[in-house]
Amino acid sequence: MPSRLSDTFRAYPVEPHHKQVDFSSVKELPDSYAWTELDEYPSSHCPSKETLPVVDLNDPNALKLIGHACKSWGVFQVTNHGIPEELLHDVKCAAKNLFSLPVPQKLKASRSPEGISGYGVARISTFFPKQMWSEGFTIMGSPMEHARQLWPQGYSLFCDVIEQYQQEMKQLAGRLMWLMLGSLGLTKEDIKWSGPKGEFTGAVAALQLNSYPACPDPDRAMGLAAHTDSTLLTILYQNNTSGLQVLKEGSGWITVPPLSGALVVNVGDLFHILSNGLYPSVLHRAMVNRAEHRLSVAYLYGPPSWVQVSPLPELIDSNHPPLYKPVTWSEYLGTKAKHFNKALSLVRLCALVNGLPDVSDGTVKVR
Ligand SMILES: C=C1C[C@]23C[C@@]1(O)CC[C@H]2[C@@]12CCC[C@@](C)(C(=O)O1)[C@H]2[C@@H]3C(=O)O
Ligand SMILES: O=C(O)CCC(=O)C(=O)O
Ligand SMILES: [Fe+2]
Repeated sequence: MPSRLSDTFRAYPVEPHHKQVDFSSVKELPDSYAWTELDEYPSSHCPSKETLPVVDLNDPNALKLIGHACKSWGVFQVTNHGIPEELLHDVKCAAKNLFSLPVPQKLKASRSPEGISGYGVARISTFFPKQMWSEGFTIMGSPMEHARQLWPQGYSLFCDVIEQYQQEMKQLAGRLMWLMLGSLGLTKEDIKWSGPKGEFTGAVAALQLNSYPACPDPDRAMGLAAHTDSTLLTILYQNNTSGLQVLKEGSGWITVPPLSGALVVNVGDLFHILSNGLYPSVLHRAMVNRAEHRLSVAYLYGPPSWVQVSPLPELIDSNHPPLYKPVTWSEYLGTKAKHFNKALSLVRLCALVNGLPDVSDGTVKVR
């Protein structure tokens, strides 16, 4: 098994089986973008019944509220998170500038089939028979190489904003990690790889800029198909535009209401493993709309490449056996690249439930 993320992507190349379209010139939804059976789980039209938790990070009860949100939703929004409004505005403008470039220019910075960074369709698109109404730009590490291809003369503004955003997000992600771990009763001593100051210095992250152009037939199109993130956690800026939906058991798809200045935090698959299944990784998707172009920026946060993520020993006892095998982020991404939504069940150990083997494969059907 490859040990670094770059080796994983080389081992599982993604060859998109279609040409990038110029969305602005499409007046009618092409059949290749028309999704059927979008309503396998109904969308909830009653926002008052199920409201996604919003946690003010200055609230003295934040830890408890986060614990509750992670357990019952696997996702929550945060306010008072400390990311300057101006930086959110700048990153939005940087993404807007990028996606407004002509298609041939964007293609100069294409993600190679074996690569992590660059312009292209979502990695998961190969698992679906229909195409998604979106384009993306992934950045791992420095954005310089690809930014130079996009703007040979003026790449430094883009790079400065992205680098500043990566720095701020890294700090916020570390803070959220401690809140989420703290809500499980865990402390700095329990997470060896968090480093001497508990700053998670070796953590690895990818930044994903997503663009969802206005769509002539939004009810039949899909922006980003249902998935869970392979991360510990993901911090999403959805720029005040609705489109993100999360699946809530018993309630169907729930739209995450855009809250000015708030950020969405998803529990990822690796945190689900760490918590021994206590915190579910949230199944989510992005819908598109007829009138507005939507942009989102996801910060996908994971452990250093050498770390084997496994259920934390503090959460294990004779009544709570470990549910997952140890796995590195790189190995997990490889499993996800091959098996997509079955990845979690493939690293799951067969547990004894009430003395009987648990035969459920734990997967959720996604389209
Ligand atoms: C580290 C990563 C997680 C991710 C694949 C990636 O290499 C960088 C892009 C990430 C992303 C963003 C959009 C949704 C997603 C499922 C995808 O196709 O690419 C996630 C991947 C993931 O979390 O598995
Ligand atoms: O655009 C969104 O709201 C969702 C994006 C997302 O899920 C991702 O980038 O992983
Ligand atoms: Fe996601």
